[in-house]
Amino acid sequence: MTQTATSSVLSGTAARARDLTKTYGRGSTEVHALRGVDLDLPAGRFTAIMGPSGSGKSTLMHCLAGLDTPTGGEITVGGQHLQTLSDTALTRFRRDHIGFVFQAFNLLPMLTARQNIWLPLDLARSRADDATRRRFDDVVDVLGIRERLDHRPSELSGGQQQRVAIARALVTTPDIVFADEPTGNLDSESSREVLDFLRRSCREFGQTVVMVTHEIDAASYADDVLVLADGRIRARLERPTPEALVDALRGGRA
Ligand SMILES: Nc1ncnc2c1ncn2[C@@H]1O[C@H](COP(=O)(O)OP(=O)(O)OP(=O)(O)O)[C@@H](O)[C@H]1O
Repeated sequence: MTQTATSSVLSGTAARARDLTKTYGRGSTEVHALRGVDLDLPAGRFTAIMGPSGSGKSTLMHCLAGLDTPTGGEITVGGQHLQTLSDTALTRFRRDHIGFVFQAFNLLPMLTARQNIWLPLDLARSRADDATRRRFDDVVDVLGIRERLDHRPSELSGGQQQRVAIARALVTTPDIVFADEPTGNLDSESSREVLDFLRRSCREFGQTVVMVTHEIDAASYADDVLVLADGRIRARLERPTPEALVDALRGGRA
């Protein structure tokens, strides 16, 4: 399998946040969703973000992905400071450097699996050069969807649809892939498959993946787990046991 050496892999850090704050509303309706988050997401690793409802997981992911603007602090993705980009430049940056996998798959129903996977390349008007075709083939083979490429999403199982969505996120060799509850709509067997593919995409492509999840089983596939509480990082755990995760989620570890 081809090991893709992106600039981010060489530099060691795919995304970085410094003193990140996000406040919604004003005065009596003010909500401090993020209260000074510092983090470095190492390139080529699978990181899970966990924490109670309302702890700031989605806000953190949306800020890191350039989908939401922080109130304060700094975010760097693939060496680029996001705050220095205009709206148009940020849109282009997201398209070229960031991949997304959502709970609801978000595939276009009229397009085949193949067309859905090619879509970001078509949007970027990338030439279908040899490297791109090789990447497409590698991603399709790792995800085991070659037999399903000419089917539309409605003709695929939930797990297969999510594998197509992951292939679409990986095909542009993004600096980082953000997955928001990617197994939320899947049965347990499809969930295991999807999590295994996310993990393999880190190992086999040197891809960086960040996943928000509520599920301890899902987080156990990750290399690193960040636990958020009340807008702050409460714990960072490397390949935690389920018991250590439960403990950290209960607030047992600082
Ligand atoms: N657009 C918004 N306007 C006002 N408050 C918001 C907005 N988005 C999020 N919040 C608040 O910010 C805090 C953090 O929300 P966030 O969605 O990031 O948490 P979460 O950990 O992802 O929660 P969940 O697990 O329930 O999805 C919550 O108190 C939430 O109510």
